[in-house]
Amino acid sequence: MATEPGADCTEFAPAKINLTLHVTGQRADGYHLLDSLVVFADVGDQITVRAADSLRLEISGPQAAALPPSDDNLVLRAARLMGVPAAITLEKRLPVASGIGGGSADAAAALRALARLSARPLPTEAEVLTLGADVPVCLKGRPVRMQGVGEVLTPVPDMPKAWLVLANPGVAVATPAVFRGLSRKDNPPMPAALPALRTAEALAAFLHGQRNDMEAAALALAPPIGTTTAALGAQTGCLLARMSGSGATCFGLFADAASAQTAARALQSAQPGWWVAAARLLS
Ligand SMILES: C[C@](O)(CO)[C@H](O)COP(=O)(O)OP(=O)(O)OC[C@H]1O[C@@H](n2ccc(N)nc2=O)[C@H](O)[C@@H]1O
Ligand SMILES: Nc1ncnc2c1ncn2[C@@H]1O[C@H](COP(=O)(O)OP(=O)(O)OP(=O)(O)O)[C@@H](O)[C@H]1O
Repeated sequence: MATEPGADCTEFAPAKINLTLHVTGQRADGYHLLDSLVVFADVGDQITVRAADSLRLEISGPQAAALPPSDDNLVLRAARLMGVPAAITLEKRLPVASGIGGGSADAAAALRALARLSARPLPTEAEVLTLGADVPVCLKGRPVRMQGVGEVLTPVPDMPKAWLVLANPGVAVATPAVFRGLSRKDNPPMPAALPALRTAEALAAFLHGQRNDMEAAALALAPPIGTTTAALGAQTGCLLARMSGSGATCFGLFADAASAQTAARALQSAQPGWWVAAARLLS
């Protein structure tokens, strides 16, 4: 049943983190084949939709200035795919073009909210993929092994309790430029079967043997990424520091909330210009 007339539907758009990102090949159309362990954090944007005669988008929140409302905003593209006119509010908290899927997470949250508002089904997987390679995984919103160009999704149900510190040094990185800068596109995938990852320490041990194959190319375009991973890795309790997606946001993995929060505070006071957030990994 559709939501009552006049009622708002709100959906959280969690940050997407690529704990690993292996680039294993390239298709004839130029898109890259990936093998990535993707998780979500309890920090993110928020989408609110309300029935209206025409489609409109208002953007507020601490990162709104970086995203002027334009017709090709992924939220509007998602709404056009659903075919539901609505007044949409995007509370933008995640830095834009930063490797944590903000736009993709917003698109997925908009699809969920508009499906609830209108009681219409979600678009097909193939249609969702037209919004962006990261939108299908963001629609899942739970730990997933992502393969293909982003459309082959296998749930990873046994993720441990863990916390993340996300840090962005304030440089926007364009995903296509990083793909273009890759020195190799035929890197090995993750093991066919992932090991049991019952604790944050076991997860870190596994991750240490894996990679983000986009990190070197992103670092060449945005050298502050190196400062960011080094600063995260130097924090007490940080089990692993790595870049997410095509950058420039990096994450530190922590076994408990207190160490993650202490690390985030220390990092933010050392680097007041950075965007820093402590977050729980959503399992
Ligand atoms: C790097 C990742 O963030 C990892 O999760 C994603 O693969 C990127 O996902 P996304 O930002 O939703 O990507 P899209 O908006 O579909 O594509 C942006 C650009 O990235 C390149 N691209 C993207 C995904 C992919 N598997 N191979 C690619 O080569 C393409 O040049 C494309 O023009
Ligand atoms: N709602 C949105 N939020 C953020 N960016 C958007 C949005 N809609 C469109 N964009 C555009 O998409 C581009 C990528 O932004 P986004 O924040 O999704 O990047 P990202 O975090 O690097 O994504 P990914 O990790 O999926 O590669 C930006 O250049 C921005 O102009």
